Amino acid sequence: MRRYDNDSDEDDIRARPSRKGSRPRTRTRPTHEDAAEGMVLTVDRGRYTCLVEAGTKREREISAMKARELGRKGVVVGDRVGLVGDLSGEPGVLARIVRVEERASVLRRTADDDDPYERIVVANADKLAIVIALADPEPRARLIDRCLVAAYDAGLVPLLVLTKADLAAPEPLLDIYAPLGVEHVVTRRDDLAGEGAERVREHLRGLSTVFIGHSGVGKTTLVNALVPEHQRSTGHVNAVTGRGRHTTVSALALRLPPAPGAARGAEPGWVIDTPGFRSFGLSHIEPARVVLAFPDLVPGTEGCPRACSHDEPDCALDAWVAEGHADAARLYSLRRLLSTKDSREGD
Ligand SMILES: Nc1nc2c(ncn2[C@@H]2O[C@H](COP(=O)(O)OP(=O)(O)OP(=O)(O)O)[C@@H](O)[C@H]2O)c(=O)[nH]1
Ligand SMILES: [Zn+2]
Repeated sequence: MRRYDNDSDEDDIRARPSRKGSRPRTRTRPTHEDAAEGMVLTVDRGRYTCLVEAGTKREREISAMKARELGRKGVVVGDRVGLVGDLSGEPGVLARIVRVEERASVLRRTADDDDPYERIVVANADKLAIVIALADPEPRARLIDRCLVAAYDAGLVPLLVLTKADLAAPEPLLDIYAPLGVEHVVTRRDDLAGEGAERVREHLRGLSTVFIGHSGVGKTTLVNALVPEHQRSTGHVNAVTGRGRHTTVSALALRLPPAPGAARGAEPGWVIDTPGFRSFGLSHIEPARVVLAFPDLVPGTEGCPRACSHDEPDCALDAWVAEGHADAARLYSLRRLLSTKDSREGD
């Protein structure tokens, strides 16, 4: 399985952060105040495709490289960047990225649980769409749990997209996730050509959503239905790289078509496809961040020992639940999620 391939530069890799260092860092620079704003749509071997003047008549994609002054700082899909140089987007022309704006969120993955390195995969996403087939391949709850933990840790809202509803019913799976209150949508291929796609888009409007899913779950079928071909990148960037878009293994941001009846200029939302990126190593996950997705349990952690794993004898959450402040099923779900950190992928 191709789990290590990723188009990130070396400098997207950094050592596991200390507790303090794990929050998004400010990357604003005072220089280049005249730089144009752009958003990184995809990365291909050091060439960044950026959208500039978004939402205007002059909106266009341009190709850029990282300015030397950025040093080893990583630039990833979803980053808001400052661009200087030739911004025409003409074939053969390269602009320069001189600045990376502070990130509202970062989705990281480690290559594996015991790999000390992590990479930022996507910046500034709002949501994580976890694409799961109801059958063929069979859904695996541990895998879903891993993705949920990664979403909660990154501060992204998880969305379960359950595909292939023509093959199996969603209820048994949904029952497992009911205590978590996870947003979900059920799809089937035949329906995606019609109203099905719009039902999924309703969960994505105005947001930036990262799609992940294992091979064969129907992610490509889904993304193609959500983003019609004419919404996709045009070919001029490839004139610079000399390579087709399909060779890219970096994440790729695709804009949704406008919502029916939407106001002009309203942001329709972004689908961020992640080829070759199937699951998460969880070595960088912090229980304290995951608990934030359980606001009903957060006050109960006040009596916890420092750096509580929330799954140890001194954890104050048992008493909190026993006193009736929260539902035991919620604590059970939290602990199930946190325990995926210690399990191997695919359990
Ligand atoms: N029965 C059924 N089959 C589906 C559905 N959606 C997709 N498929 C089929 O499942 C297979 C895998 O779909 P893809 O869209 O290629 O899946 P993927 O997740 O992109 O897989 P990779 O291309 O390996 O990454 C294809 O044969 C699809 O036609 C569905 O709703 N029902
Ligand atoms: Zn605790």
